[in-house]
Formats: sequence, C-alpha cells, structure tokens
Amino acid sequence: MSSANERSYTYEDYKETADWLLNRSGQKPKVAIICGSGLGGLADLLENKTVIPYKDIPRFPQSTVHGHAGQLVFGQLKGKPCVCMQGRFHYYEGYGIATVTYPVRVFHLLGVETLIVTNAAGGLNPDFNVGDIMLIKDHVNMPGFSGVNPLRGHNEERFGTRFPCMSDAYDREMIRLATETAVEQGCSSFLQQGVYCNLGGPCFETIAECKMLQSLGVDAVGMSTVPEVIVARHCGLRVFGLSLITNKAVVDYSSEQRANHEEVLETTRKRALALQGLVSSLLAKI
Ligand SMILES: O=P(O)(O)O[C@H]1O[C@H](CO)[C@@H](O)[C@H]1O
Ligand code: HPA
Repeated sequence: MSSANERSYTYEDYKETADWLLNRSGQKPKVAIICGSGLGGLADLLENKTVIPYKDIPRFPQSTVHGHAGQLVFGQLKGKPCVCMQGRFHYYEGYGIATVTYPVRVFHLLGVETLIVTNAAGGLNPDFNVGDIMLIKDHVNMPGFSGVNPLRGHNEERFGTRFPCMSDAYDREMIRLATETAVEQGCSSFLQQGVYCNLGGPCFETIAECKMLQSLGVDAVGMSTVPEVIVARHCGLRVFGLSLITNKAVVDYSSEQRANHEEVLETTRKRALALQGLVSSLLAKI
C-alpha cells in the first residue's frame, strides 16, 4: 500500500514547523480553517493579517490545484485568533497521505483547538441542489477500505491513541450552532446535513460509482477533507465541516451533464459570500 511518495514525519518535524510559524507570525491561533476549492475568500475576512506562502514554510507541500492559492493567513475573525489554509493538499496531487495532512498536526502544536474544514463536493442526495451548503455529520473514508489511512504506521502517542474513535468526528454542538446561525443569516433554505465520502480522484466519478455511493447512504462526494479530519480527531481537535454542493453527481446514462472543475469553481463564486457569512457568524458563537 505504500508508494514512492509516501514519507513519514517525526514529532520533532511538526514541532520545528510550528515553532517556525510561531516565530514568523507571532500569533497563536485557536481556530484553523481549511479552505476548499474556490473557497479561499474566507481568509480575506481576517483582520491584522500575516500571509505566509507555503513555499517559505519548512516542510510544507505546495498547492498545485487551480482555486488553491497556496498560503497560510493568520489573523483575527470575529475577535478569534485564526489561521486559514488558502489551499489544501490532495492525495491525487501525488503527495503521500502523511504529507496531505501535515498542516493539521502543525496547527495542533500551534495551540489550535478547533478545525473547520470546507470543500466543494458533488451532490448525490437527489434532494440537494447546486449551491446548497451541507453540514457534514459523518464521513465514509473510502480509501481507508483499502488501508489508505493517515494514521497508518508508527503511532506517535504524543498526538493520540493508536485506535481513535470516529463515531463522534463532527462536533454535534457546532452543527446545532451552525443550523441556528443559518436561520439568523437567512440561508436555511439552502442548508443541508449529510454524509461526505472522499475518493482518491482526480477523475470525477462514473455513473456506476455514483449509484453505488448513493446506495451506501452518501450525500456528497469529493476528493479531500476526510484524511484531515481523521488526523485532527486523533490529536483531539474539535471538528466542524461544510461541503458546498457545486454540482450534481451524474446518475443517469441519458444525462448530458459532465462534471468539470470549471463548474465547481463557478458555483463557489456564486455562494462564497453566504458560506463566508455562515462561518464567520458561527465563529462569533464559539
Ligand atoms: O475538496 P476540495 O479541495 O474543495 O476540491 C474539490 O474540487 C476538486 C474537483 O473539482 C477536487 O479537488 C475536490 O476534492
Ligand atoms: O462531483 C464531484 N466529485 C468529486 N469531487 C468533487 N468536487 C466537487 N465536485 C465533485
């Protein structure tokens, strides 16, 4: 199951990156936000920003996907010290799974307590519309079925236990608060809850794959997020996740629809402000 790109990191590696960031930013964030495809505008809301390109950060990978700027933004949002990843790493970019999730442990060592993950995803639930925001209540780690798990290998006890529980991965109180906030923000008409499933990508799914995922009870499909959440829960972070439904997964052989990244980015442009409003108002409550 290992690949040539797979590499492991020591506790000291993560610590060195965290210490470097602390020294460079002078900030100790309590909340980390990972911005999904086309959703990097969230970071622009921060006040007193310090922007650090990934290429300057020791051991950080580089963003290679359109819609992922490739920089960390430190600052305050609603008075809360935050760090935003404007650009995440995906397995399909060729990185090993430990590299994809490297920033999460660095955030933990910086003192982050809450991780907010956002992504663009294809809607599988027939009741979902393009532009809906789905609060992630659970996930299916599809690559995990064949052993691709970011916790594979030596377990570093200073981060967490060998066998972490995942039945409480997504914080229920934050889901409740977000639902309440959506009503206040006037966006409850396009708010959903559901199960997110990650696939390896970079291909979009076949029709047969979409039908299979639907039959498994999956509501939205993407190519990210779950490895980050697993690593975050392993080291005790509270996790809240949002999927923006950017396109409807194709489940019908007569359909003329073809999934494509341009459509994904187009939907994020239309819904970015609503999603940003929801996240920042939620932050004010935690
Ligand atoms: O999950 P994020 O990073 O939002 O990106 C999603 O959008 C891309 C496909 O358009 C894939 O990378 C998929 O995972
Ligand atoms: O339909 C999709 N499938 C997988 N990943 C995605 N990211 C956005 N839309 C999709």
